[in-house]
Amino acid sequence: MTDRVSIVEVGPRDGLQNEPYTIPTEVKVELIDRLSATGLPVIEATSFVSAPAIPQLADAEDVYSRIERRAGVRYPVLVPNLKGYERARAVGAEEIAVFTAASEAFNQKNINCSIAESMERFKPVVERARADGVRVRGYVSTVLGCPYQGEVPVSEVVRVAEALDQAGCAEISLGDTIGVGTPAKARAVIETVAKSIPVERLAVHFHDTYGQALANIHACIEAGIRTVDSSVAGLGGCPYARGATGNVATEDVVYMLQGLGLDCGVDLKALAQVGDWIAGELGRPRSRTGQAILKRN
Ligand SMILES: CC(C)(COP(=O)([O-])OP(=O)([O-])OC[C@H]1O[C@@H](n2cnc3c(N)ncnc32)[C@H](O)[C@@H]1OP(=O)([O-])[O-])[C@@H](O)C(=O)NCCC(=O)NCCSC(=O)C[C@@](C)(O)CC(=O)[O-]
Repeated sequence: MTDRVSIVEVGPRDGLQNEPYTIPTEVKVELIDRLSATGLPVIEATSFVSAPAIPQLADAEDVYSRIERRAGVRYPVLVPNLKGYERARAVGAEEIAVFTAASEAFNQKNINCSIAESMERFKPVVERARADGVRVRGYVSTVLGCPYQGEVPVSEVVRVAEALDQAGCAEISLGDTIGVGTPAKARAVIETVAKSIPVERLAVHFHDTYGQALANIHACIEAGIRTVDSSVAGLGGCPYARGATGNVATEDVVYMLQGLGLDCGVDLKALAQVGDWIAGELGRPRSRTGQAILKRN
């Protein structure tokens, strides 16, 4: 098992999509450019979804066209359907993510269709992407609980993850959308899904509603996970998951990984400065690690 962990920075997309006031495009572009200078290998830049559904990311074309593409950094974007795929490709996106959930109720609210319908919608998107040489990640939301239906059976998580895998997704990110998971459950889900999809192709995506995200990530790393989603300054919250707080903060994840001797290639001090800046811009709290690093320095 490799000693390297890949962080997928989702701050500019998941972190911003639910902010209540319209963030200027130049702030979004500056956020991505500052993040790419910290050593982060993957930065999810924006979403090509419907503007009434997610008004905050209605400037996706503008953001994507204006970012500085740093060599060695990947900039995936979220795409819900063929229309989103075409919009993303028109501005040069080379990597996409499709998204569905392990809970029917959440999927209906989020993308206005059933899980089965979402799979039908994604099939042509993934086919086109593969033909175009575009890498596709698949997200499964609500793997540890749903804001509408509560418990989500692990068998459903496996079924949806396998469907995304069979459709041709290169990587599957398992999301605790409302941050209700605890370490033993998180690890059990990974171990169960990993029976049919190699753990090297799985990622974890934790929100920190109950303060469990780092512990969950640690448990999943012990189960072999080496790709972790996180958001600078812990930005985030899902528009369709009331009360869910932000994603786990990237600064906290990097600090923990360094303590575990796992390399992620990120300059923590530089990242803390980005976190401090964007938290100030949005009037949001700093991450714990970010504050500590900046005080120490
Ligand atoms: C999926 C749809 C489009 C279905 O929305 P719909 O209303 O069912 O779709 P539709 O095909 O009937 O289209 C309705 C209108 O939207 C337009 N439209 C349709 N598609 C697009 C597009 N791509 N870009 C721009 N416009 C679009 C379409 O052209 C039409 O416009 P009209 O004819 O009425 O003027 C909508 O519900 C949607 O965009 N939802 C986005 C939801 C979202 O982004 N949620 C947050 C991301 S998921 C998440 O955060 C979880 C995750 C990934 O982080 C992991 C975790 O934490 O668990």
